[in-house]
Amino acid sequence: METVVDASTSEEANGSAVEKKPTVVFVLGGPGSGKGTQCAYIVEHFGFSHFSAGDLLRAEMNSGSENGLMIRSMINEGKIVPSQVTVNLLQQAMEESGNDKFLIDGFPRNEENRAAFEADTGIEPAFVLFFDCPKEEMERRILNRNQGREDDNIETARKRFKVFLESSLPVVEYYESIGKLQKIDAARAIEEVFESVKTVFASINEKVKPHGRAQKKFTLLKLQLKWKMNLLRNGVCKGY
Ligand SMILES: Nc1ncnc2c1ncn2[C@@H]1O[C@H](COP(=O)(O)OP(=O)(O)O)[C@@H](O)[C@H]1O
Ligand SMILES: Nc1ccn([C@H]2C[C@H](O)[C@@H](COP(=O)(O)OP(=O)(O)O)O2)c(=O)n1
Ligand SMILES: [Mg+2]
Repeated sequence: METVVDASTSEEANGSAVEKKPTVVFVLGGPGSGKGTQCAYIVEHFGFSHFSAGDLLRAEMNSGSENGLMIRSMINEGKIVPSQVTVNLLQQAMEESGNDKFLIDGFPRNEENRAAFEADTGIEPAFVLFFDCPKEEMERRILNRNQGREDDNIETARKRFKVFLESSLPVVEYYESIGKLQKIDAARAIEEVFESVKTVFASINEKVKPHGRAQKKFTLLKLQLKWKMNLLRNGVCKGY
């Protein structure tokens, strides 16, 4: 199985490992763009734990908790639930998972979501996948989804699109502006979309691979050799 290695691993001078933050990838895209579908494939291939903010909110809504009614009415209006509720659910799920690589799907959906997650967890995403899909295609997919979701009707779907444009796209643009966005054309067949997703994960894996101890030693040896060659060339090598 391929794995994505966390860039935040660091080692102190004496070689002992220090704090290692989990690797988080946010998965964004309009309603029906295929986030959940692609996440299932990513989990299979890259060993991440997948948490859909929408799924966690629906479970909370059906659990009889005190927030249940509020969550239901917000979801049915296509609105975004207050961040504290969603961030708490995500944090709890991450802690209970025992994993350190997370795909967080459908989050952050607005700037408040983004800032609350960062403030509460101290985690910034390694990168952000964005599934780009035309509105008409998303609408078709939502209306054919058949998962019994109360919000998968044309009236709520249109409200969700509006919220996506007004509140979620600015977050997508923010990640683009800081060079963390990986945009995927989601208007293709599922397998084709996943081919692009795989390429992103494979190239990121290379880029973020940390220098392990063996690699560090090799780099040091290469540097020493280069230094000695330079000294030899300049005729001042003392041979030590
Ligand atoms: N590339 C695709 N082409 C056609 N249908 C798709 C594609 N990706 C997902 N679907 C279907 O569209 C619906 C919405 O997909 P889903 O993954 O639930 O999207 P999201 O989580 O972004 O709302 C589902 O019924 C899914 O099977
Ligand atoms: N970060 C989030 C994610 C979802 N929600 C609410 C509002 C969304 O319309 C619903 C459904 O989200 P979900 O991600 O499951 O929907 P899609 O998979 O994009 O169709 O949940 C939220 O309030 N905050
Ligand atoms: Mg989904």
